[in-house]
This record gives sequence, structure tokens and C-alpha cells, in this order.
Amino acid sequence: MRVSLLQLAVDDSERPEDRADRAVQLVEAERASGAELVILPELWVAGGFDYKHWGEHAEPIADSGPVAALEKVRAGEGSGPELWLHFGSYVESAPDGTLYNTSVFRGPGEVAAQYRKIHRFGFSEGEATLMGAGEDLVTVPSPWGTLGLATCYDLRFPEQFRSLTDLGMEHLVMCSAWPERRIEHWRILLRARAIEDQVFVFATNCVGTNGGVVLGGRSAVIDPWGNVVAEAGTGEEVLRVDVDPAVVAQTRETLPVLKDRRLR
Ligand SMILES: O=C(O)CCC(=O)C(=O)O
Repeated sequence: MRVSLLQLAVDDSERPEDRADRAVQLVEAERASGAELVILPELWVAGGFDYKHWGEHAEPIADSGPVAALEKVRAGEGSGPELWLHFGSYVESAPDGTLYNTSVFRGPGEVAAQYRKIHRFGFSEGEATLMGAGEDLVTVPSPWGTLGLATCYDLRFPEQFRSLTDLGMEHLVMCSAWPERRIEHWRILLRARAIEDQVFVFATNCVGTNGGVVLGGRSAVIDPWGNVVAEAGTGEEVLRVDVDPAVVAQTRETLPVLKDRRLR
């Protein structure tokens, strides 16, 4: 299973359209390199902390596909091997006007999933006041096992991941815009989620300065034993790894802690 994490720079100084063009090129390069699953970060079009401009970038989910900028990324389909693409998240404008931080996932053919971020970050400002909270856990069946979707701040709420495990999650796919200031929390919690739920973690973060907040990078792939398979630095980077999805079942067999749960 070849997975590519696109750790994009999301800088205030760059026009979102230019970033989208760059993302298209990066996705196409990964497709050409044999990537089967490509994962972009959270709110990489609008910017995770550029609250003032979220409204301008909000778009509805159309039946035919997600926002125009993300569709540009998808447009390369048909030009190479089939790709499973996690578009990262974008600002979704629901029919009732509510904004959501929504991830979009597409596999070959009809495979499609959308996940509205459940835990909103910001306390008394930002996402917590400007966006609605998602209600539903989302898993996606894939050739490598069941993928569970989550976004950034969700990482601090282990019960969400245990619930995903109860739904069959074997690989966690996260998109984030996690600040540099708390990047050690990110690194530790990614490993914790991998160890406690015995899953592969594929977590893509942003870098750059967005809304005045420095984003921390350190996108990572963690195996179900908690080993860091690969970790990005703090600049724009593509993290490409080959992993064996069978390691999930092997780990769960070798150390069957999930079977010893008492409380549900
Ligand atoms: O929990 C954190 O420290 C960062 C969360 C965050 O930046 C987000 O969810 O957008």
C-alpha cells in the first residue's frame, strides 16, 4: 500500500487558486510515482486560521462533486492508475447556511465519503463559533481495510477513535492544520491513537503561516505498534511510504488488548 501525504504550505501570502494549482501538480506527481492513497491537509484552500475569509471560500457539496478547487485536484482521474484521494477538508456551506469543516474522500468508481468535523476548535472564537459540529462518524471500506476519518482537534478526543474502532477502523486518515506551538501534543497523540486502537495512522498537517498562526507540519505515518514509520519536517513536503496493511491484524493478534475491554 503506497500512501502519499501532501504537507502543503498554507500561507496568507499565497492566493488559494495558486495553492490549488500546486496541489493538482503534486497529486499528479504522486499518481505517477505509483501512490494509491493520497491525503491532503485540513482547510488548505481557505486556510485553517483565516476565519475572516472563510465565508468567501465556502461552497456547497454538489452531487457531482465537492468544491471547484478540489475538483481541480480530482480532474486528473483517468490519466493514470486509480487513486484513492482524501481531498483534506474545506469550508462547506450547507443549504441552511451553516458552515462545516468537511472532508471529502473519493475512491475509484462510486466510492465517496464526506466527514463533517465533530469537535470544533477555538473555544470562544474561530471554528467553535463560526461552524456547525458534525454528528456522524465516517468509515470507508477500501482494498486495504476500513479507513476511519477524523480532522485535527478530533485527535484530542480518544472516544471518537475508539468508536471508529468499534465500527471496524483499521487505518486512521487524519487531515489537520495543527499549530507549531502545540506540535508535541500532535506527535504524542498520533502515537497514542495508533497504539490504543492498533491502527495505522496517516496524518497530514499543513505548514506555513495562516491567519497569523504558524502551522507545525510533522505529518506522520505511525504503525499499529506505535512506531513512527515516517515523519515530515516543518516545510512543504511530500511524505511517501509503503506499508503492509496486514500489520494491523498481526499486531492485534500478537497483543490482543482490544479483546480485554470491559466498558463499552
Ligand atoms: O488542538 C489543537 O491544539 C489544535 C487544533 C486545531 O488547530 C484545529 O482543530 O484546527
